[in-house]
Amino acid sequence: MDKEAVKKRIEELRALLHYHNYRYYVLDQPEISDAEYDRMLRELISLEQQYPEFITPDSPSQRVGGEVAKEFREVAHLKPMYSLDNAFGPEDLKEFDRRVRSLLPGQEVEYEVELKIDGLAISLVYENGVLVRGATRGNGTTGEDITANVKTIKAIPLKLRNPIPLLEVRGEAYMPKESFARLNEQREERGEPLFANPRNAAAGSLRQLDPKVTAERDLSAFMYAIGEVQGYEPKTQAELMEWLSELGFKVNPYREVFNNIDDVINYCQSWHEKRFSLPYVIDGLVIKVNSLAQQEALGFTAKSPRWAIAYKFPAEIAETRLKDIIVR
Ligand SMILES: NC(=O)c1c(N)nc(OC2CCCC2)nc1O[C@@H]1CCC[C@@H]1O
Repeated sequence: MDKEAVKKRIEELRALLHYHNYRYYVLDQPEISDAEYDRMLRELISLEQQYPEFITPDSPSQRVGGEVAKEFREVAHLKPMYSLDNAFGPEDLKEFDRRVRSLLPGQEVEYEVELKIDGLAISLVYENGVLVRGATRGNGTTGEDITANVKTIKAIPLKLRNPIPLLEVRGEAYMPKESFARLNEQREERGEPLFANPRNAAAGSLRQLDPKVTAERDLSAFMYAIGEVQGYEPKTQAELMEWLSELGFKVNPYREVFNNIDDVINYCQSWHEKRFSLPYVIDGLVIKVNSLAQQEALGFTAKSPRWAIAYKFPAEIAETRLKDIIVR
């Protein structure tokens, strides 16, 4: 092939690999076999090795970086990443609703409710649709630069399906329950210390100085908020989630909009048992005022938004304690 033809083939392979990565890791609906995907990736890597001048940072071949970092650089978030106040039961949710409505007198209020993924909060920055930076939440103002590690997470697009000038998107990196069980089995066989839970395993896997180790840990990520953005003005949280999904991000499918807190409470309580059948761990649900204009009006306290709250499940009564109580 002449140089032009190679350039064309490389671009064709990149588009195909981005698309099939999206189908498999974001939509969970693969269209081709792993073998076919790997064949295309091997062809791309060999063409890029022959013509390194054609390599771009968003090429699928660039997911697993080469060098091992010495330490993590500290980076400043373009906008602060807040934590959430907690609600431990229906009464707390009713109190939250009263407070929100008292601050929005005479206004209709809708709540958008999402599952609360129990992982590690991350921030991703895309410039002209290309992933340029990944960071941990850290203290909310600055985090650790883990760009090389987030690039190994296949659910995280290296390139958006339609580019916009600037986007800082936030989400939760997590380790599926299956991957967690397999990882601990491996560590047990090697006599290594086990991870206590998938959240610790995800955090430990992302804060690795060697991206090759992160790449083996089968991490995924659900995105759920934006920080800085240029080129898009969503009206509601529900619309924002749809838009993130169209851009190519993995967005959790279990989300509902309600116009009263009693329906929110019923929905939260319906997940007490259902959550155990999910392939990932959730530690509650997140309730957000749906209108972004109302979120703006409500603002933030020093550490968390007035327009969102986390509903936490009641602590699980361990089987033994329950039996013990009954026996007594
Ligand atoms: N863990 C989650 O699934 C989750 C979510 N679904 N939605 C949000 O919304 C943010 C937006 C503004 C404040 C909270 N945050 C989440 O987790 C964060 C990470 C750090 C504090 C919260 O747990």
